[in-house]
Amino acid sequence: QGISASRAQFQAAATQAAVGVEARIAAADRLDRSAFDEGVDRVNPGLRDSSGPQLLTTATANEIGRVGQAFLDTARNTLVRMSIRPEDAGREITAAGIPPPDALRCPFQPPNCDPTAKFRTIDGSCNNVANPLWGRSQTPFERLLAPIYNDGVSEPRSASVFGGPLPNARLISREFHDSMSNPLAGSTHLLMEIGQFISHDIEFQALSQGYAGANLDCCERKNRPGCFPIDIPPNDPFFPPNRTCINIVRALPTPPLDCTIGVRHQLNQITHYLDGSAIYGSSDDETRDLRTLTGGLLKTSSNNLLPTEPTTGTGCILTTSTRPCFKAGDVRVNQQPMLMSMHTVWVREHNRLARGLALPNPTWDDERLFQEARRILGAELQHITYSEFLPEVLGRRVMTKYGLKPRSNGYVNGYDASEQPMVRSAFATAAYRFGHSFIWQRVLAHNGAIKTSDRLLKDEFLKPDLVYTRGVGDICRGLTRSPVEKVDKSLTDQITNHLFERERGFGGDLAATNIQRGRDYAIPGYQAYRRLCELDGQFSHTRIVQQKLNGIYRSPEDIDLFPGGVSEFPVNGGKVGPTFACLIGRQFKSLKNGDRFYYENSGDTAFSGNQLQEIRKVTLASLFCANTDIGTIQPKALKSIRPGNTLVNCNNIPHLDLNPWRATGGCVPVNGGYSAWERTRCFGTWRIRYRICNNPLPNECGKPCRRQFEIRIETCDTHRPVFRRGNAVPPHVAMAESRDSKTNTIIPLTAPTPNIATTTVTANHPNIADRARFEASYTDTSEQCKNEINKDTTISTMVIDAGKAVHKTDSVTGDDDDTIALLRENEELVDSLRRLKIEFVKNKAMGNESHEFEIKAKLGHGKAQTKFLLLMIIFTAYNKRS
Ligand code: HEM
Ligand SMILES: [Ca+2]
Repeated sequence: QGISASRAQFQAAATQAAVGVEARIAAADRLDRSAFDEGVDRVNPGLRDSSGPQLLTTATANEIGRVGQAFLDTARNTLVRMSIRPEDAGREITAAGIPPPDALRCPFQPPNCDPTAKFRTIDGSCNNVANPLWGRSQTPFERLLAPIYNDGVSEPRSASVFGGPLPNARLISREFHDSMSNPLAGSTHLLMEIGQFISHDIEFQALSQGYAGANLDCCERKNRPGCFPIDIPPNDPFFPPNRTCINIVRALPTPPLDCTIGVRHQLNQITHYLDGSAIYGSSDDETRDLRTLTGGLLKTSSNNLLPTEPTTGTGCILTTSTRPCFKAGDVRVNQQPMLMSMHTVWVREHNRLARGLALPNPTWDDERLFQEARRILGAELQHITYSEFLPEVLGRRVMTKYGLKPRSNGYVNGYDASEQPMVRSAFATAAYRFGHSFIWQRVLAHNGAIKTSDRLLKDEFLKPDLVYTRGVGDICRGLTRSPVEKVDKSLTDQITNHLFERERGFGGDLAATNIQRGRDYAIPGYQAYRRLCELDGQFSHTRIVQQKLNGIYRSPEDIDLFPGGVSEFPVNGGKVGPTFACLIGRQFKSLKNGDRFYYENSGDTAFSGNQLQEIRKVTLASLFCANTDIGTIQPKALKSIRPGNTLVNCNNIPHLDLNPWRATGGCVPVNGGYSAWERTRCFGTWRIRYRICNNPLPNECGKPCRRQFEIRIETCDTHRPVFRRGNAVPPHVAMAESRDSKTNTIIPLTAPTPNIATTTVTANHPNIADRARFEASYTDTSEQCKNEINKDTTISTMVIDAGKAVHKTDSVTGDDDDTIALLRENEELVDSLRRLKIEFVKNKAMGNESHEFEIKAKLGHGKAQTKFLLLMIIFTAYNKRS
C-alpha cells in the first residue's frame, strides 16, 4: 500500500461499510443474552467475581458504547474493503477524517450555551464556549500519542516489537510488582486518599456490561467483544491452581468527539474538569437526586453521614441492613471507608457553606445557595489540589515547569481557550494510577488517644461498616496518622492478590489490571512516553529495577507504561519519577489552563479579591477541622506529625470565612476613592493635610482605598507655638500640654522644660464608635540617645470599649532609664469614650534636647479583630527648649 487513499475513496467505502453494522451488533448482543440466560453473566456478582464494583456503567455510556461499536465496525469494514494493512490502518483512517455516513448517528451534539453564566454546568459542557463539549461528562478521553491497536483500530495492543505476544499481565504483576512495604518517611496516608478522590473527580472509564447491565463473566465466556480476561500463568504464588483467569472487561468503545470514522476511543463518564463532580454528580439527574432542594443543601443521613443507597448494585456489599451503602456524586464512593469518609467531609463542607451563605443573603433561593456553595467548594478542591497535593507529588521544579503553582495573591490570567482540558488515556490508564503504589495495607481509625480500629484493607473493601462504627472523624484522623507507601514497583498484596476479594484466592489484581487496561486502550509503551517527555535514555530507574524490567520484557520498547513509570526513581522533591511527573504535570496544566472557571482566573467568572484570599486559606487540615470532630490536627495534613508540624487545636486553624460573600448578589463593585486633600489651620509652624476614603464610599463588593485616612504634616510659614492651651483643634487631632510637675503650671511650649514635667496628650475624635485602639509611643531624639538602637519606645496600647478602658499593656521597650524614668498612662475618659488622655511623666532633666511624642489611634466599628477602620491621628509634639 504505502500511498494514502483519497478521502473520497474512504468516504465511499465507509458508506458501504456502515450497512449491516446493526446486524453484527445484534449478533454480539445474542452472545451476551445467552450468557445471561444461562446464568453465566449475573447482575449480582458471585463470590468468585472480584470485578463487580468496576461495572458501574451508566445508561448513557451504554448507549454511546453501542454507537461506538457501530462506528468501529464501520471503520474495520472500511479498511477491509480498501485492503489497508493493519500497521497503516489507524494512521490512514485517522488522517482521512471521514465524517459519519448517514446510517450512523453522532452521539455528541453541541448544546446551546449561555456564555455569561456564572456557574459551571453540572455536566461540564459550555466551559469552553467555542467547544462546548470539551470536558463534558460522557465524552471520550483524549490522547497524547496515537494508539497501537493490534488490528490498527480496535484489538488491544498485544504484540512485542519482536513479534509474538507481550508478557502476561499477571506474570508482570507477580514478577515485578512485589508486595514489599516501603513506607514513605514524613508523609501520611491522606496523600493516597486525596489523590484517589481527585482521580474520582476527573475520570471514570465506562466498562462493558452484559445483557441488562449484568457483569460480563469473561472467564467463562472469553471470546466476546467486551472481554479481555487475564490468564493466570501456572504456578501462581498466591492464586489457587483451580483458578486460571482474572475477569477483565474492556472499556466501551466510543466515537471521537468529532464523530469521524477511525480508531477505537474510550469514554469518560464524569466531567473531565476538576470541578467537584465527585460531590455533585456529572448529570443533572444525579445532582437533583443528591440535593434536598431546600436551602441549597445536599442530602445527608443520620449523624450527618452521606445519604444512603437502598439498591446496592455491584458497587457495595451490604453486611447488615442497619448500615446501608452510601450515595454520592461518584458511584465508586463505597469502594473503601477512607474514600467514603472523604466524600462525607466534602458533602458536609458544602452544607456548611450553603448554611453560611444563607444567613447574610436572605434573598437567595435554594438554587442560588446551592450554586454559590458549589462554586466555592469547587475552588477549595482546586486549591487543595494545586497548592497542597500536587507539590508533594511533583516537587517544586516540576510545579514551576508546568505553571501549576497557585499564586499567593492576585489573579492568574492563564485561561487558554485552545487548551483541551480532556483527560488523556495515558494519564487515566497508567500515570495517575501511580497512586496505587501509595496504598498502605491497613485502614486505621484513631480517636486522638488510641487506635479505634486497625484492619487490613481487604476486609474493608466495599463495606461502609467502619464509617458507621468508628465515624468519619476517627477515619480522617487515622489517615493523618498512618503512613503512605513509597511510589515504587511494590504494591501491597491487598490490591494485587486481594482486590475486592470475597472468597480467598479469588480476588483481583490491580497491578495486572492496570497493565491490561493500558493494552485495552492500546496506549503505546513506556519508551514512547519517555520520548514524548524528552527524557534521555531508556531508563530512570535504579540498576536493579532496570535489570528486572529487562528480564521480563524482551525489548525496552515493549515495557508497559504503568510498570515502567511507577518504578522510576522519584524526581527531586516529588514522589513520582520523571515520566509520570511529565504526564501528570501536563494533565494538570490542561485542567488548569483549559478551565474557564479555574478558581484563580480573572475575568467574568472571577471571585472577588477578598473571596479569593479566603479560598487560599483552605487546607486539608482546615477542611477536616471544619467538618469533623477531629479537634486537633497537624497543619500540614499530608505530612506526618513532627517538630514544625505538631498537633494544633482546630481553633487555631483558620478556614474560609464567608464574609466576602455577603450579598454579592448581582453586586457591581464600586471601589472607594479619596476625597480631595483638605488642610487644617496652622498649629504653630505645622499643619495637617488629610484626605478621607469617602469619595465614593466602597460598596459591599468594592475595594476600599488603601487607607481609610491619609495624613501629611506640613510646615506653615507663620511661626507660632506648636500647641497652645485652649486652641480649638480639628476633631481628628490630639492636644498636648506640658506642666511643671511641682507647680502644676502649664509650661508654654516655647518655654524651656523643667527637670520634672508631665506632658498630657488628649486624643479627641467624634467618630470613635464602640471600640478603639490607641497606641502611644515616645521617641527620644536627645543627643545622648541618638546612637542607641532601641530608642523607639512603645509605651502602651489601650483598647477602649464602650466608654471604658478594658485593656492596656505597658511595654516599655526603651532602655534609657534616665529619660524615661517613669511613664504612666492615665486613661481619663472625658465625655464618654470620645476622648482619651494619656500622661507621660518624666522625672529627670531633659537637657537641651528635643523629644517627640506620637499617638496613633486605630478606631474600629464592630468586632475588634475583624475590621478595623483605620484612622490615624498623628500628633507630634515638639517639646523643645527654645
Ligand atoms: C484503596 C485504594 C484504591 C483502590 C482499591 C483502587 C482501585 C481501583 C480500581 C479497581 C480501578 C479500576 C481498574 C480498571 O479496571 O481499569 C482503579 C482505577 C483507577 N485508579 Fe485506583 N484505587 C485506589 C486508589 C487510587 C489512588 C490513590 C489513585 C491515584 C492517586 C488511583 C488512581 C486511579 C485511576 C486514575 C484509575 C482509572 C480511573 C478510570 O479512568 O476509571 N487509585 N482503581
Ligand atoms: Ca470532574
